[in-house]
Amino acid sequence: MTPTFKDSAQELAKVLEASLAIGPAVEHAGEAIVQAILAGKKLLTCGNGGSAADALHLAEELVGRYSVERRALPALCLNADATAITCICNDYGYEHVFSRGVEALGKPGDVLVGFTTSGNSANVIAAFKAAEQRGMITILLAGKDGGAARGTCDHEIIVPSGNTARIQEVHTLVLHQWLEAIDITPWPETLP
Ligand SMILES: O=C(CO)[C@@H](O)[C@H](O)[C@H](O)[C@H](O)COP(=O)(O)O
Ligand SMILES: [Zn+2]
Repeated sequence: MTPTFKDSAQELAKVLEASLAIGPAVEHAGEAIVQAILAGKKLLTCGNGGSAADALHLAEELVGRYSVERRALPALCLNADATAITCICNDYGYEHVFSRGVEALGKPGDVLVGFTTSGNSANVIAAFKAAEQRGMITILLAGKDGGAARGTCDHEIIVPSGNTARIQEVHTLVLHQWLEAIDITPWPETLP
């Protein structure tokens, strides 16, 4: 039977309650993002499907804004460019779609945030591997049991739910929480 809005909202409330346990991991990863950008590094993001939208959302609110006036911050979403995506998939295969972008743009100390609710998207895992090889900081946003990506990143935030939609909804809360920390940071006029 199709769940009602109330069913879904109540399920989300339960997942949010259980997600209080991942609060320290969320804050720790947010601090790593702030410190990396203060040090002149940038953020790369990626994901598939709804998680591609989350990856766009996070990068957009760094380059654009979240809730207060502050300087523009360096972030790029690897699933944003249809021309690069179609070229890489056509010529190398979908598994390489994000790792190729990491190879092109990633520098030591940059941060890669990968969204994969299952933790099993091969292209996100390949991007983490490429990022690790470049000395980047890796942050996994997952759910379920963390999948194959579990244990492979510097920071991992695994939402305690088996429901893809609820996991994505909590991922949105996580990225907004990072933006709260980013917005209160006293950013210098010039970054290194
Ligand atoms: O948005 C949704 C479901 O809410 C879907 O588009 C979902 O993101 C896609 O099936 C993705 O391919 C799932 O990938 P992942 O989260 O397991 O990495
Ligand atoms: Zn969706």
